[in-house]
Amino acid sequence: MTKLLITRNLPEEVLKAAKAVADVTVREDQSPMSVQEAAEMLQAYDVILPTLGDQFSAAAFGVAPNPRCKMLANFGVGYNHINVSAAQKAGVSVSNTPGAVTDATADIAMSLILMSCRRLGEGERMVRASAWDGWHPTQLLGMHIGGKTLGIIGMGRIGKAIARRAAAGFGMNVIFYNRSTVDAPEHGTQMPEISQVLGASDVVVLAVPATPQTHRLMNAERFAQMQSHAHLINIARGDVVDEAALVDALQSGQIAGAGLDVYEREPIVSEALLQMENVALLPHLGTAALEVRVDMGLMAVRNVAAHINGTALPNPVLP
Ligand SMILES: NC(=O)C1=CN([C@@H]2O[C@H](COP(=O)(O)OP(=O)(O)OC[C@H]3O[C@@H](n4cnc5c(N)ncnc54)[C@H](O)[C@@H]3O)[C@@H](O)[C@H]2O)C=CC1
Ligand SMILES: O=C(O)C(=O)CO
Repeated sequence: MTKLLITRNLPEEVLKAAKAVADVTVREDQSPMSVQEAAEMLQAYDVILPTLGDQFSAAAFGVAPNPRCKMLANFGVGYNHINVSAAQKAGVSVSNTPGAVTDATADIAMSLILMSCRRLGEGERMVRASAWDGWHPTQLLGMHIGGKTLGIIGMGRIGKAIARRAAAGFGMNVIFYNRSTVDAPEHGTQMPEISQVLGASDVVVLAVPATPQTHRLMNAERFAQMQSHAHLINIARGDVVDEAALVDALQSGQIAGAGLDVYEREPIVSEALLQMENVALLPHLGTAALEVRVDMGLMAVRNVAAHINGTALPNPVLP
């Protein structure tokens, strides 16, 4: 029977489905796999079901150039922790879980928009500190999002789901920047330059994948293009933002606030961000709902089953 390693514990329903198709080992450690461990596991298992942070880098495939493992069925849509070209060269196919994550992640983007613009974290901290002296008309005044301009960087599945919520649900005007032309978008107007989106938006949301092209896409120069009352929201990946430049932009008042679900060095969050009242910080909660994690897991298992049966992968990732 195919030996399958699942690198982090998953909901029971997913483990049951996996055990129906393979001989399953669940790794007990909750931390991401190092390059060394990834290389060792590539030699020990036929299929691996990894997740974010597991270091299937070029170096891991360098240590294991002709691995026993022939498939990585990633749990998650983002696969920036896997070097897909190196995997392909080593004869390892890769799949991911697009779609299963979309709505939940867009919901967290909207939550962060509201948390940042309406100062929800500050308010909650005030109540918990027993520092609230009662309602008054000028207390904790934030920015109303209705009628404001939302700029989305990366108009893919999640970007479109955010646009739908923001436009249809909250009455925001949506503009966006995307690498390729988006034909007939349901909501929003595509701008040819990212600077046009940054300059015109009251709120900017990052929804691009982490790639060499998007690495530190938000740098000091780009923060300088944003309006001083604007907020930056990142639900993509931490390395899409130069975190030091973000701290500078917040401290100097170049932008008004930020809402972050992802960080450059997860789970480490910079001390400067932790100290700032105008930053909403979530621990990578984008898909953290039981139904969503079950859908993601079952999708990954369907890819494993297809690999075992020798049929086309439903969700292949290509270099
Ligand atoms: N916070 C969380 O828990 C989650 C984060 N994510 C992140 O969100 C990312 C996006 O997911 P999806 O929307 O499903 O992906 P997608 O592939 O549907 O959308 C990405 C969009 O970004 C565009 N894009 C790519 N490179 C670009 C560039 N250099 N400049 C401008 N646009 C560019 C693509 O054309 C595409 O339209 C994932 O790769 C993942 O890293 C995904 C799920 C949960
Ligand atoms: O699917 C992804 O890429 C994630 O970040 C999981 O939350």
